[in-house]
This record gives sequence, C-alpha cells and structure tokens, in this order.
Amino acid sequence: MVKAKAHAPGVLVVVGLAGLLVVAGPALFGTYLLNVLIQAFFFAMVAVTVDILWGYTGYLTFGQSAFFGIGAYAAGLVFTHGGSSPGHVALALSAAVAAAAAVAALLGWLSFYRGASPFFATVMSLVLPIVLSQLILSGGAWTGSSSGLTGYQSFDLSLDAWYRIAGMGLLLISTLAWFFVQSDAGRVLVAIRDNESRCAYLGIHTLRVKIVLLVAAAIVAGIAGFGYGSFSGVVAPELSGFVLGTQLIIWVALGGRGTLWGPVVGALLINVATAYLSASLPFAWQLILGTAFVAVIVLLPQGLVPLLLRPFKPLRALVASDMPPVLVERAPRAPPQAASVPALHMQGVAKHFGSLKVLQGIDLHADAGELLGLIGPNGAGKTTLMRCISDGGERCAGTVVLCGNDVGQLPPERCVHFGLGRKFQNAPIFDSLTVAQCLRIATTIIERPSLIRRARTLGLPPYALDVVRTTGLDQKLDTVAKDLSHGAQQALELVMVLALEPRIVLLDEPTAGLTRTERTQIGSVLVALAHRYRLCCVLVEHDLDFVKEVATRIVVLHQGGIVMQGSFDEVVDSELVKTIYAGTAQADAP
Ligand SMILES: Nc1ncnc2c1ncn2[C@@H]1O[C@H](COP(=O)(O)OP(=O)(O)OP(=O)(O)O)[C@@H](O)[C@H]1O
Repeated sequence: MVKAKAHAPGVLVVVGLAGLLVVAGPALFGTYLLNVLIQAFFFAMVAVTVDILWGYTGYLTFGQSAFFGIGAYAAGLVFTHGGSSPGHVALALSAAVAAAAAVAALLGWLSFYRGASPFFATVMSLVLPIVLSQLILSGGAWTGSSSGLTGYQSFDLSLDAWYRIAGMGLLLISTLAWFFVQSDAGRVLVAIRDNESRCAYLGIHTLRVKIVLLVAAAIVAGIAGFGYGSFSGVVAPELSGFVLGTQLIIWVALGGRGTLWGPVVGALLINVATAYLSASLPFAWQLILGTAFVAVIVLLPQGLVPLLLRPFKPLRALVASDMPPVLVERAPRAPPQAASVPALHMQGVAKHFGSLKVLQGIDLHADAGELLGLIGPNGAGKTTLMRCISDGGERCAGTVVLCGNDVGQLPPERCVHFGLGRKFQNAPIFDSLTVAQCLRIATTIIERPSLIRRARTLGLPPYALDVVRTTGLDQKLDTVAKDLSHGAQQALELVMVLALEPRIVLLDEPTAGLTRTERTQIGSVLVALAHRYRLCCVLVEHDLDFVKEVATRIVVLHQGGIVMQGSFDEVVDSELVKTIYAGTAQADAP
C-alpha cells in the first residue's frame, strides 16, 4: 500500500501568521478598513476559485461572478421575502449551494463536451453572467430589478465578528486550495492544462474532472456570495455581472496566475486601493488600474507575487517539499479476460475524410505476445489506423474489439480501460511536470490520487520499472520533462504507457530521432514486453532493419488497405512489396 507524504510544516507557520492577522485585525484597523476588508475577503475567495480553474486547469472563465451573484441573491431573496430565522438562514445557504452547483453542472456539460475548444468554454462562461444579470433585471419587485435588494436583516453580528468569520473563511479556503493543488490530484489539473488530449490517452476522464472542479468552484463562490449578501445587506445585479467576472481575472493576473497567493493578494490590494482611491480619483482610477493590468501582463506575465517572493525562493522548500517519490515495483493486475481472447480484432474498418478514402476494409487480428510491425509508404494510412484502434469516434465503418471489448464509439479514455496504451510519435509529455509527476499522472487510473497529499512512493509494474532503470530515468525523477533529451522523452513516454498496465500497446515510430544505443535499448524493451510479459505490441515503423530485429509478423498497408501479412522475409522478398516501395503499385493490388 502506498503511503502518503505530509507537506513540510512551513505552510502551517504561514497559515498561523495569517490567522494571527485575522484575529488581531479588529484591534489594528479602523471601521472603514474593516468594512472594506470583509468585502475583499469574500471577493478573494472567488479569486482563489478562478485561479484553480484558470491558473491550474487552463480554463479561462468569466463566469465565477455568476455563482457569487447566485449566492448573494439567495441570501437577499430569502432574507427579504422570508425572514432571517435560523430556518431561513439554512434555506438561503442551501439554496446558494444547490443553485450554484446545478448551474455549474449545466454550464460544464454545455462547455466541455467532447471536441469543444477552450475558446468555446470561455465564451460560454461569458454568456452565463450576462444571462443571469438579465434575469435579475427582469425580476421586477421580487429581485429589486436594477436597484437590487437592500435593507434586509440577516445575522446579528458585530463588525469584528464578521471580519474574523470572513478572514477565517478565506484562510480556510486558501489553505484547502493550497493542499489540493500541491497534491497528486492537483498535478492532474496541471496535466490537463498542459495537454488535455494526452490525459485522455492515459485513461483520465478530463471532461468529468473539469465539470466536478467547476461545480466545486461554483459552490465555494456561491458560499462567498452568500456571506457577502448576508454581511452587506445589499445585493445588486452587478454582483453577478461579467464586469465582476472580468475584474476577478484581472486580480488573478495581477497577483500571479497559478500561485494561489497571488489572487488573494491581488484581490485584497485592489479592493482596498479602490476603496481609498476611487473617491479621490473618480475618473482616473479605472484608467490607472487598466494601465497597471496591461503593464503587468506585458512586463510581468507571472504577476506581482512571484516577483515579490523571488528573494525568498530558498525558503520555498520549507513550505512545499518537492522530493521525488521512491519507485517501487507493483504487481500487475490480473487481466480480466482469458488468455485465449485476442488482444486486437478489427473487421471491415474504414475511414474517410470527405471524399478521400484513407482506410478501407481493414481486417486485422493480433494476439497477446505478438509484436506486429505495421509498415507501408508515406500516406498509406498507418497513423490513421492507430487512431481508429485507440479512439472509437475515429472510424467511419467496421468494428474494433480490444481484449474482447467492442469499443463502439467510445472515446480514448474508455479504450484505455479495455487495456489499450498508445505511445505517440512526438512525445507530447506535460511541459510543467517533472518525470516523477508525469509517471504519477500515468498511474491515475490504477491508484486514485489523493486530494490533499503527495504519495511518498510510486508503484510501477515490473516492465515499466525495467525501462526506467535501463534508460536511466530513475536518476532524473525531479527533472522537468521538457528539459529531457529526445531519447529520454521517448523513454518517459513509453514508461507512461506501460504504467497503465496495457494488454495492447500501439507505438508510432518509436525509434524516430533516437541514437543507435537508444534504438537498441528500445528494441530489447519491446521484445521483452511481447515475449516475456505477453503484451501485444503494434509498431508503426519506417526503419525496416529495426522491424526485422523485433517484429514477429509484418503487416503491409498500402493506399488504405492491407495488401500483405507474413514473416519479415516473406514480406521483403515479395514482388508486390518491392513495387509498392518503388512507387509503382496500384490501389487494387491483391
Ligand atoms: N485530418 C485529416 N484530414 C484529411 N486528410 C487526412 C487527415 N489525416 C490524414 N489524412 C490523409 O490520410 C492519408 C493517410 O495519412 P496517415 O498519416 O495515416 O499516413 P501514414 O501512413 O501514417 O503516413 P506517414 O508514414 O507519412 O506518417 C494521407 O493522405 C493524409 O494526407
């Protein structure tokens, strides 16, 4: 069983100091500043959610203000039209949470469907606050229309108590968010931001992850809005509008996207500065703010907080330990299918792009322990065939059965659960992650990642561990993946595929760009995978010498059809294959 690693205790010191400031605040600040800070605390909670969605997951959203507005209006409406008894408070809070969650689930479902671009999701997030503001404006006396709702009673609390509640709430949310983004689950978000389609081929249901995250972020924003509406005794359509949604993004960008500290500092600083300066500089203040935003984006794309914290970089280790995990061997799970079930069975598979027929009538069968070399001239359809095997949505006709499971129209993440692993030609490894973190992401479907911790050990099946050791990756676990040599990146990509414990492995030109030594290493790894560990490997390769060394059977693809199968000698001695490679064969060759 993998044990979890606690974060360095330094973070507790930071949290303790912030907690002291929250407790001592009422003795230090005047009434006006306390009022401003309480409101800023509620806004900062939402800014933290924007940072998790945008900074860590790559989803630029203008819609978090809508959830804040939903929470604020839940308080305003219930307290105005019902009352402020404990039952009404519970009703308002439940309404804030339930409505924010429901709207977020709907928005996520509409925004993150398969094939939707990030730009589309951002546009959808822009639409939500606009629609919600219009609904509030058309609510008449019930919602207070453009004037909003004012003067309702909520909790009977002193200013000091509000300050401490809001401050502690912000501290709690920021601390939980910090543990989350540092955890193994938090690394999954970064992987989605870096390369979402690669995550799908590691079996991660990215759409589900994003929807769940959006719902959680909406609930936090809804609770913050409820707090704001209860404290201020005023709610207005602007609280759910897209201007606030844009301001949230500005606060996050100014403070430092993807840092968590940055959005909190950005939100507090700008809200306090606005409260003091907007009165004395009513016309210039927005201009100053806009200019500062542009200047930071251009000159300090990382934001202000990373710049301010740079001198303290050596102390970072006290707050977050980046020690790589210890690699351990993990016994592979028993395959759910009997050994007699073929690893791959394809029948009548076809693919066309408009009128261009790229694959036609492909019938292919491969068993466990086979190493199939798929060869053919450029444009023969080899990569397209790989895509049809690994993604049910790719082919236009025919069936693909993986380890006894018909893939139907299922997306890649579901095919992975049938035992499929696909290694891409250009190793699209996650840029911001280290080797160890990439490997951890690759084990997501085997070991559910913790939401608050990083595991201290990393379990890999024996064949994956063999590759790690023979290629020296175990010495580079804390190296950022994009800084590896091409050969090491290819090896990492292969280990990530093997960490899934696949029964069938697709490899697209695994030797491209490798040195002779690396090529030999990969060759022996593939032979061991097929013969010793009984995996079925399908290899697309232009290097015929390499294919000869490793493949047990050769399949020749030409103009979208399989024209020949057999041993290497049978294939290379064939007149048909010679003509194909000489470029004179016809599409209707046998
Ligand atoms: N998205 C696409 N839209 C239109 N045509 C495409 C698309 N993808 C591939 N093709 C065409 O399909 C044919 C087969 O392409 P594919 O990449 O599968 O060949 P290949 O055998 O892998 O070639 P190579 O060895 O050069 O990688 C080519 O003619 C290619 O131009």
